[in-house]
Amino acid sequence: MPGEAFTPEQQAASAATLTAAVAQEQRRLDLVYARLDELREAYRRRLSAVRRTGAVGTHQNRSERDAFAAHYEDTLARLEMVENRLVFGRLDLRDETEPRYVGRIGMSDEERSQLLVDWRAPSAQPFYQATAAHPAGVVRRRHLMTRGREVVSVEDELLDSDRVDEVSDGLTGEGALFAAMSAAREGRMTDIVATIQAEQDAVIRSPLDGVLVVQGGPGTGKTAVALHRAAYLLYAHRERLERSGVLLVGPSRVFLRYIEQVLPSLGETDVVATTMAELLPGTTARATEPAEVAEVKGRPVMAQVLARAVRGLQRVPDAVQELDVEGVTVHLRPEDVRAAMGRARRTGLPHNQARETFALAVLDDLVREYTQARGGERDEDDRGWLYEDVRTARDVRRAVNLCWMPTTPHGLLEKLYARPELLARHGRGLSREDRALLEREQGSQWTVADVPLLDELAELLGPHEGAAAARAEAEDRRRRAAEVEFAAEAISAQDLGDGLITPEILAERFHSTGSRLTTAERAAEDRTWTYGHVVVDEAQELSPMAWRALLRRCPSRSMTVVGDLAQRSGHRPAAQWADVLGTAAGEHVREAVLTISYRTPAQVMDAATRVMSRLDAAPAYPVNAARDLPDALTATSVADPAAGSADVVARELERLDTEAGAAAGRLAVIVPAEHRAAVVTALRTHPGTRDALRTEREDPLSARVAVVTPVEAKGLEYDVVVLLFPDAVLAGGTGDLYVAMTRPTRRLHVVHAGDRVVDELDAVDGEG
Ligand SMILES: Nc1ncnc2c1ncn2[C@@H]1O[C@H](COP(=O)(O)OP(=O)(O)OP(=O)(O)O)[C@@H](O)[C@H]1O
Repeated sequence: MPGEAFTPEQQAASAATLTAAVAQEQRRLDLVYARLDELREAYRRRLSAVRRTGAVGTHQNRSERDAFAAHYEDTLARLEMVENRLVFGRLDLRDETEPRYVGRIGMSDEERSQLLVDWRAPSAQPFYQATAAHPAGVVRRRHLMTRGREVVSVEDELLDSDRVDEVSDGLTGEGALFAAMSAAREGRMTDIVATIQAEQDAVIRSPLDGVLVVQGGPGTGKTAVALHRAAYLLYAHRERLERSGVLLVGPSRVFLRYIEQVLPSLGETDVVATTMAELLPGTTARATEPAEVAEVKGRPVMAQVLARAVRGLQRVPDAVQELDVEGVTVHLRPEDVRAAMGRARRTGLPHNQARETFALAVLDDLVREYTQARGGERDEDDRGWLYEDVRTARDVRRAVNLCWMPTTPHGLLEKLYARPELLARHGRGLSREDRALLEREQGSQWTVADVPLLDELAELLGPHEGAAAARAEAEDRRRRAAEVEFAAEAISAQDLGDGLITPEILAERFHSTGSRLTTAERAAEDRTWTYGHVVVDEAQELSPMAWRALLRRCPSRSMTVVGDLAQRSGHRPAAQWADVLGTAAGEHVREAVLTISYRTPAQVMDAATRVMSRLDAAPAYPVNAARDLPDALTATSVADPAAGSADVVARELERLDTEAGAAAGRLAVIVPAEHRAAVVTALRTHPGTRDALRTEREDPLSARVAVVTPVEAKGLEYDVVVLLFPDAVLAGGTGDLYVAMTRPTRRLHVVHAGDRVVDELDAVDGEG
């Protein structure tokens, strides 16, 4: 251990010391909460004062007022959200007389002396990083355990250099950490701010730039670390990130709901959370498809196929075409079309936008011929009329469209899938079998793997309205620059220099008056928005095409990418991250590894690792479990696991009642999709399980018992997991089995009918 934690015996012996320490910390807590209440009250007053000014004054006055109201509302919301475990740490430092308190946010009293240091501030770092070997000036680190506004206990570590020999580096704040790890799960992730471990802290505070890949086995805190890192980066680079926004990409909507409370509890609400299925505003990808189809769609070669398909919309006619304009025949010549095409392509604009250049060039030629036929032009007005005659002629419009067809990403991709001859024409690099896999009827629902392809096409095609939209955008940019200038004046006029708001942020607020949109909301609605930072969870699942779509949203390549190669779904083994990252790979990538699982008990973790090794899929990055729990792994053999699972689940629920308290904790039945319905029926009819299952349909996170597939279980965790049909799970790939086995915090119970995987488990036999 890095410091000296009180053992239970020592604690009993020094009960008086502990009581005194608790009382002392309670006084500090009272002070901090009193200040919190004061600040809340002050912001409430400011807010109502601003609101009282009513809808009077000029437009600018009103939008200014709304902007201040928005700022006060946000600050107030932040102050409301930090109520729980506001203070959790104290550092006594060799060179400072006053102790330093660490908490969720920074706070000063009225005289501006510091009451609480934000956990993200550099001066809080020793709380997470100091060890006996490297104490960083810390004499004592204290963890405060609180309930509501009450100090329940304290836990001290003495980082005294004289005792370095007695201790080794390892976990910090063990009491608090073990309490957090052993707590019954409530179906929602909580923050770990009070117990972040040193290897996690190093990742959280790693610099903003470049792609940081965080490899970590199951339960090593990758998701937790990714979220705390987002909060840290927003704190350390607020200026840059508040305007550009942070994008968080998770594996599913359920997962995003599972983690949704973490960032607000850290005082951050402006992160855009999405899934690959929802990445493209206005498109919802709901359909599922076989893994081999998704695999083809994800290949890098698809980028070339799509580029060729777009180019295929630009066609030179084989022969001269005769077009009728008001009874006059004009001629569209292949060489003129070719020249106009060259000019349009040289603009470098996307297809739909470059069409304007193409059309103008073609029209020029046609108008010239038409003018001659009509005996020349008399004046400027006349020229205008002649031009309009040509431009609006039906024949001309149709011919221009046939040469350079404007289209939408959805329209083009649908056509490619539905018309085999089109795919064959553009599909170099895809085999006949690959192309057959892509075939499907027009009007089918979109799948997740379609999204990056639609996004790629959106990039190649550009908006359908053409140059008008681009012009409006440029105009918008100019207006915003003027607003920033005005906001800077407003800030100095109102003495708002508390560092929480910048002219840019205020200007954004002015701008969005009426429907007040935050950066996050606007970013989420805009496909072309580029984020200041992108966080990707379960990153091992993304295809090369998906990486292209994400990089487009983050050209600065400032990304945090967390995942586990061993948990990769399907039959796509990847030995290293460079194989997974696609276009995101490169020199700017740096890798960090997390090595300790805070979720899965040792016995289960070891069994999962053993099974993987015997299947020739040994995890490249081994994991040590932080906890060793007795009886964490059981296997029960039954004739029909679907029907037999209900008895096992009922028994496990009873046991959980005694361990965690009546109806506390969560249990998941993890089952391959093909057996799901049978299992749900069995659980619905069993008296010991049906109540716990009741809410499962509406909300798998809130139900005490959830029935999920291995893929749905990804990223989630439960107190107890009942795993059914392990051999069938394995058929989906070793990654799925590894994921399924490593979800529990307390116990894994495998129910099977003599499955081979069980031979490798070394599990205690349950009564069948
Ligand atoms: N330092 C910590 N203190 C307390 N709890 C922690 C700590 N680190 C991680 N945990 C807990 O461990 C569990 C697993 O964390 P998390 O889900 O982030 O892991 P993961 O690496 O993303 O797992 P997986 O890859 O299996 O989905 C969570 O309950 C999390 O709160």
